[in-house]
Amino acid sequence: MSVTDIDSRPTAVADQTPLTTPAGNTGLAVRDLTVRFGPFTAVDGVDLDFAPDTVHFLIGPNGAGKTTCVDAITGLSKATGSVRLDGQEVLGIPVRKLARQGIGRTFQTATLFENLTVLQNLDIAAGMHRSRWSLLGARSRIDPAIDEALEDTGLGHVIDRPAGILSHGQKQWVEIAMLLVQRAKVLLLDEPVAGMSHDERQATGELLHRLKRERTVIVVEHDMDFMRQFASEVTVLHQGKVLSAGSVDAVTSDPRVQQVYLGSGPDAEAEGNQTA
Ligand SMILES: Nc1ncnc2c1ncn2[C@@H]1O[C@H](COP(=O)(O)OP(=O)(O)OP(=O)(O)O)[C@@H](O)[C@H]1O
Repeated sequence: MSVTDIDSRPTAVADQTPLTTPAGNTGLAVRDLTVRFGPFTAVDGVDLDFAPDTVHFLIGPNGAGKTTCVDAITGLSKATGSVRLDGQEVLGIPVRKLARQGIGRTFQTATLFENLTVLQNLDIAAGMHRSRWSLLGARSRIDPAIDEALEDTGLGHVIDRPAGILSHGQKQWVEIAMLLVQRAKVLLLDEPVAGMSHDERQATGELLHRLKRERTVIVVEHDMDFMRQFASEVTVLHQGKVLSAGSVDAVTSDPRVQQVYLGSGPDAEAEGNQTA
């Protein structure tokens, strides 16, 4: 599948009832983000605007700097520049504090406690927002935030199952549910549908569109079909820089994007079709 192939595909995302959403989200503004690994500049002066109420896809060939951008925004890679959440600078603040500010992410490989049940995993995520005293106290009922997240992600029927026996798709949904439990305003999802079945991908795309109401949803993805069907905005990274940004149609018809994915230049020869 190439970028041009996906142009002909239908964009059909049924709007559904909005989920409960955190208030006061005006989005994430990234300016001059730069990440260096020794002499190598992996992310080179990147500006990105992630608005609420969008599912924003970050695409690009292998090594373009997508994951490094997300790592920098979420405090896992040292970076310079600026990342503002609702106008407040958050670049460089510790990862745990960042989660409390409302920025949450998932990884390409699920990071669940596989021996614990879904409910226990969500309870641990919810604990991030509880005081030490309340964590020590016995709780007789499920945290309402967990109830909401289970309902949103449709995982209510597997709460007592160990996370390790869930399908790949269900594990990704538990990861997303953990972010919801933490009241994340910005969700950064790294290749959420890799390895999913067709039905799981559809369900995930529809979930992202339900979540986007007043949240900012950012998806790093290689799956162009999925991007075409579910992206509201797209940014293409290439060699650590923004190559193109805009709607799916604008980006997929951009000759520079075509060249990187398909074209005749030396870069394209090396990198073309990697997102197929
Ligand atoms: N810790 C590191 N040390 C040195 N170089 C790194 C490190 N992490 C990433 N890189 C390099 O930075 C560049 C960007 O990598 P990154 O993983 O962000 O790309 P990507 O667009 O996410 O690629 P992919 O789609 O293959 O995951 C690559 O050249 C990679 O080799």
